[in-house]
Amino acid sequence: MGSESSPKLPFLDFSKLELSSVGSSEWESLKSQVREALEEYGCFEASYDKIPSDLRNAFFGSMEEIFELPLETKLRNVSDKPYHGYIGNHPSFRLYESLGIDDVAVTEKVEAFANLMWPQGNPNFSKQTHSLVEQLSTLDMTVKKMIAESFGLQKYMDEHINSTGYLLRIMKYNGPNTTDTEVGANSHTDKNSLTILHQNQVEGLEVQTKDGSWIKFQPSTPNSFIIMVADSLSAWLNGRLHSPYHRVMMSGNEARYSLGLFSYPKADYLIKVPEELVDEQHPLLFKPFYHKELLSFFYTEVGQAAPSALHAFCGV
Ligand SMILES: O=C(O)CCC(=O)C(=O)O
Ligand SMILES: [Fe+2]
Repeated sequence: MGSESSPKLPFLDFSKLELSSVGSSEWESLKSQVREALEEYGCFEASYDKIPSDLRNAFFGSMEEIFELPLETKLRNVSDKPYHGYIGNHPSFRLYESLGIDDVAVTEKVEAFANLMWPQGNPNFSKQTHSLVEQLSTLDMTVKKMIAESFGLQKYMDEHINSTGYLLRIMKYNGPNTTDTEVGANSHTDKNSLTILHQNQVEGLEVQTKDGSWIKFQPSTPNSFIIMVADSLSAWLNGRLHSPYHRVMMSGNEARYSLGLFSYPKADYLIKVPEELVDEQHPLLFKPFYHKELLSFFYTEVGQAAPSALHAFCGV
């Protein structure tokens, strides 16, 4: 059972790319790799060296520190949006714990979070988060720009940039401490537009392929990130790219730490399939909708029971 034979997600190297080099041969080559990978898998592994290892290590250190805080402190992380604040002690997912910082590109939001967690705030944590989010949101926009160009939708980029919000979520999955594998996070598709995931050395993320099999994500380098299409982007693209099902399966006794930068269309942005993507071969698949409404629907009983909340909510 050598790992050589296990299927792997496509690996794309963003480290060599000058992210401003739109139109260069490197850009064009990476853009077609992005399109190909996303058409097949809805996601890919990106190596990205703009986040130095000391920043990465410091941030994972802060994450460990946060999860070790008393429960009543972590419970201060509340949000009016579902699944955006503290989650822990979930009856079905005993291994999982997470906290979220919404609007994380706004400095004051990070500071407000730090002030909730630490009595005197934590300028180091705020600085780390700022640098991390700056680099990851650049990566998010770069990939979106490539996708838009590839579908001839450049003219929509400005409105996208102006209407994008970012949620940063930090996650911890305890090892089950048994010989069995246990679900850390159930199979789901993300509801936002594009997700960027990063983890420590403990594996567990699995992505479902079109034929229904599961690929275990094994990072090729310490600076690997998973970039994944989520429902709102898939719908905007009239289903031309899909949002893959993924889950976290845990074994062993080591804790897995991961972080996700979830970009989403802001509350007042109506997601509407561009006319460029609708023709006889590609009939309109989704009615216009707001991301926040999709999110609320997903957490209703009907939304939870639907095989695809996206299709149930706004499928034509
Ligand atoms: O922990 C991970 O790598 C995945 C988390 C995830 O899928 C999510 O939060 O939506
Ligand atoms: Fe997810």
